[in-house]
Amino acid sequence: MKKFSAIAPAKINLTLKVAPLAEDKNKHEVETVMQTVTLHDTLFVSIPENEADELEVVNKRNRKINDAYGIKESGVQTFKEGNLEVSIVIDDLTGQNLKINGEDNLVTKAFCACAKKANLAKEMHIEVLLEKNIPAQAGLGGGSSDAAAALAIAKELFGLSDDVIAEIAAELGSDIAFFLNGGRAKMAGDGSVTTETLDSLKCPVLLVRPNDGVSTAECYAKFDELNGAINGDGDKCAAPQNGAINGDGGKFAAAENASVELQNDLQEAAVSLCPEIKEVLNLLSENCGSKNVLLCGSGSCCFGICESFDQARKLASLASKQGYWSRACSCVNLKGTLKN
Ligand SMILES: C[C@@](CO)(OP(=O)(O)O)[C@H](O)COP(=O)(O)OP(=O)(O)OC[C@H]1O[C@@H](n2ccc(N)nc2=O)[C@H](O)[C@@H]1O
Ligand SMILES: Nc1ncnc2c1ncn2[C@@H]1O[C@H](COP(=O)(O)OP(=O)(O)O)[C@@H](O)[C@H]1O
Repeated sequence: MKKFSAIAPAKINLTLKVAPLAEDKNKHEVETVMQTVTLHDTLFVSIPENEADELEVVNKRNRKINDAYGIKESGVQTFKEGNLEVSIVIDDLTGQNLKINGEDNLVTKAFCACAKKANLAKEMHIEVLLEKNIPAQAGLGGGSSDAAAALAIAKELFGLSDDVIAEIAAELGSDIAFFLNGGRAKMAGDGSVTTETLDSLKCPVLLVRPNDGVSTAECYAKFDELNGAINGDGDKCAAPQNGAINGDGGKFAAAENASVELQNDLQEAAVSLCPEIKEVLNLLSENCGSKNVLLCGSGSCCFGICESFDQARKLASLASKQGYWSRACSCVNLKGTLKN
């Protein structure tokens, strides 16, 4: 039996500047600096090579699910495209009880796209266990990162080149390309074009997510609604800044990180869709300073840059007591990558 596992880190957007939607496009042009953090999902992949292998993976999967949920039913989703059959089960440790149809899971899509590109000639069955620590609809890029981790495995499995993997990443979603290299990078176009690779930050970060999520597509649509009148002249990436909470584009200056400007043009739209975000931003601002606090991507999770990991841990515990999902983590140079 062949076995692989891969790490899929979450990201924050240190800056996210969004241009008005061009008439002939369905995605917005953005300019964003993304940074990976230590919070991550893990992908476990087994490829049975005979009947005994098949039995072993099914038993292992059921044991894992029984342990996690105390139930017998495995919740496995199976999808077949061409010669590739993907069985996937999600072990959701975020408390969201995430349910995604097998064929809609970006992990399945990534494997199927790679098998197609590789012209897979023989039937193959792969078993995937996706351990989720990154909450969905949070702006932390969990789905995209899972896809990049799947691409790292598929590259080995199907012997594909970096160029082909990059092409598939851009087709599957705007954020996936970033996770192929991770760390800190400036991205442009619809978010899938790397324009500059920067040194990774290393500072402690507190993540706090309101109970409701925000859909990325809805957030961009709300952005258009809010900015249509104000910014109708089609200025490139010149949308209004972060609204009342972080209006001047915050700054933090941890010694080793130099000075990084925080800005998110989607913040106002996300707050309008999910007003609880404002409460979370206020909670973070009170403790980290308003200039060190921002919405993650299209939300609804928010982050605060902390002075120490100890401070981040204490604040995470405070936010959890108030009923929010919360994690202390750190910025780190990590990508969607195979584990040994
Ligand atoms: C906002 C950002 C910031 O990094 O990420 P998240 O906060 O969702 O993680 C990205 O722009 C999201 O990227 P990603 O989540 O990959 O989006 P996609 O799957 O490609 O697109 C989902 C939908 O969002 C809208 N969309 C996405 C990207 C973009 N540049 N302009 C858009 O208008 C489109 O309606 C699209 O159909
Ligand atoms: N492996 C996956 N993990 C999480 N969401 C996924 C996955 N595959 C597909 N999706 C879909 O993609 C959407 C966006 O992914 P998500 O992780 O919520 O990213 P973000 O919060 O950064 O927008 C989810 O709401 C879900 O419907």
